[in-house]
Amino acid sequence: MSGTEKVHSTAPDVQLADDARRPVRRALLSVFDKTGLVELAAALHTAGVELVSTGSTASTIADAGLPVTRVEDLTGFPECLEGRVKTLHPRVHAGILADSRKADHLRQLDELGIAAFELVVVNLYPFAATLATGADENTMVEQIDIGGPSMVRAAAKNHPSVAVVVDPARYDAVIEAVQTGGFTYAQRKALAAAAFVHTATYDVHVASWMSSAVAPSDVVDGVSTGFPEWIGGTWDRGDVLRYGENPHQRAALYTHGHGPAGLAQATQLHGKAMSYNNYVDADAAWRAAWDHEGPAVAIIKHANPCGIAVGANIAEAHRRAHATDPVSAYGGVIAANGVITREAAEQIAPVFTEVVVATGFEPAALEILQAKKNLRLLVAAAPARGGVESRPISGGLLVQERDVFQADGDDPASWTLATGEAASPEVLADLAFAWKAVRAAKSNAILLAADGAAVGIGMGQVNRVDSCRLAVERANTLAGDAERARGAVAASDAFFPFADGLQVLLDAGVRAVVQPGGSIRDEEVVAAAAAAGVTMYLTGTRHFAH
Ligand SMILES: NC(=O)c1ncn([C@@H]2O[C@H](COP(=O)(O)O)[C@@H](O)[C@H]2O)c1NC=O
Repeated sequence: MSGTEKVHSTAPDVQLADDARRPVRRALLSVFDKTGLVELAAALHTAGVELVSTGSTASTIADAGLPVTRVEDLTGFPECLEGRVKTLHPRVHAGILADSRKADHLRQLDELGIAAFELVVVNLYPFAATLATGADENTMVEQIDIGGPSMVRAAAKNHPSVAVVVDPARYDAVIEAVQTGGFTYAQRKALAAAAFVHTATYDVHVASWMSSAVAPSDVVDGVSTGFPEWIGGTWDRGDVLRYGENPHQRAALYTHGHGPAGLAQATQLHGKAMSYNNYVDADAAWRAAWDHEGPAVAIIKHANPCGIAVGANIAEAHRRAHATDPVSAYGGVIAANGVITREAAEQIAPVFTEVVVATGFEPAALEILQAKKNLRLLVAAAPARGGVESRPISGGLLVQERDVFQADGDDPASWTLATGEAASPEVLADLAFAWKAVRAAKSNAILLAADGAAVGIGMGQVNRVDSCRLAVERANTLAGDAERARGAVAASDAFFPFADGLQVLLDAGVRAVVQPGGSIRDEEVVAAAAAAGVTMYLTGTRHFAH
C-alpha cells in the first residue's frame, strides 16, 4: 500500500460499551470435535436460538431430536468435493461478517435476504494430532481445514456483532451467556482474541509442515542447510512468575503445546511457586543429570554445577555430588535422573536447597522433604536429546542443533592417546565421566574428577589458566583435603591454547587429562603432559557451553 492510499472503512453508526450484551438469536455450528455438542445445541434451542450447521455436526444435532437447518439448505448449494466446500458461501459469510453497528450493512443483508449470526461455534480438523500419528502427505493435505478458519477469522473480525467459540471447554460459558442476554462486548473481544490464537497456531503447524516435509525451504545452492527459511512457534502462558531474574523484572513461563515435554511441563509436588531463576537452574541441573547413563545427580547454582556425580544409586550419586563442593551446595538446585529414595531424601533434607527435580519420589522421601516448607519438589520428563534450540539476541534469534554426544569424539573408544600409558579401565571410566560432566559447566571449563564424581570445577572464566587454577583451588580447599586434586583426572571443554593452564593441573598432580586437541600449540601441550608422565587423550570434539 502506498503512503497516499487509505484503507476503506466507515465509522460504525453506534459505539458499543464494553458491557453491551448482544442477544443470540441465530448460531452457526461446525465442529470436528463433537464433545459437548448435543448439550450445547439443546441449551441453545431451549433458549430460542435457531441452529444452522454443517454435515455431521447437523446430523449429530438432528439425531438428538433437535431442530437444525443444514448449511446446504441455507446456501442452496450442496456440500461438495469431499467436504472441501461446505460453508464457503456468501450466505454464510455475509451472515457472519455483517457489522450490526452499521445501518448500511443491515440494509444490505435485508436486500440480499440473509440473516445474521450472533454466535459461531467452530473447531478445526485436528491437523497437529493427525501429524503426530505419522500420517502420509495426502492424509495431511485433507486435514488442512479451509472453511473452518475462514468462519473463525470472519467471526473474530466481526466481534462487535458475533461471539466466536473454538473450544468445547467454553460451552458452559456460552450457555450461561445465552441465557443471560448474550455475551458482552468485552467478552466477545476476548473470544475473538482466543479465536485468532487458535487459527494462528493452526497455521503455524500447517506452514511448518509444508516448509519442512512437503516443500523443504532449507536448500541453498542445492545443499540442505537443515534450517527452513521461516520458523514459527506457538507458546502458551503457563505460570506468571513472581518476578524475573531480578525483582524489578516481570516474568512468566510459556510452554509449547506440542513436542516433547521437559522441565517446563514438570509437576510440582510441594513447595513455594517456582521462580525465574529456579527454572533456569533446574533446567541446567536436569540436563546435566541426564548426560549420564547410570544414576546421576547434578547440583546447580547460577546455571553452573557445584556438584555432579554418578553412583550405584541416586543416594550415592547425591552423596558424591554434594561432596564436590559442600559450601556452594547451600541454596542449590538438585536434579536426579531417577527416583529420590528415602536414603537420598535424608541426605538432602539437612541442606538448604531451593529445588529438587527427579523422575519421582518414594513416598517416604516425599514425607521427609515435604517437611521443608520452602523446598520445591518437581517431577519431570527426561529432557529432549537432539533437535534444535534457540537463543534470542538483539534483533534476532540464534538457532542451533543441540549439543549431543557424538559416537566419534565422546566415546572413549574413539579417543586418541596423545601421550602416556593407556588408562586403566577405572581411570578411563573417570575420564569418560569427567568428559561428559565438563559440558555442564560454562566455558572456559575444567573439571577434575575421581571415582565418578567431580572434585573441582573451574567454570565461566575468560581464560583457561584461570579455570585450571579455580578447579585445583576448589578441589583442594572445599572438602578438607588439601591434596584432593592429586590423582584426579581432568577434562577440558576445549583445547588448551598454551601449555600454561595444563601446567597448573600437572603441578597439582592430576593423573590423566582428556581434551579435544586441535590447538596450533598441541605439540607443546602434549609435550608438557609427557614431561610430567601424565596420560593425555584427545577427543577431537569440543563442548563449549555459553
Ligand atoms: N470446506 C468448508 O467449507 C468447511 N466448512 C467447515 N469445515 C470444517 O468442517 C468441520 C465440520 O464438519 P462436519 O459438520 O461435517 O463434521 C469443522 O471442523 C469445520 O472447521 C470445512 N471443512 C474444510 O475446510
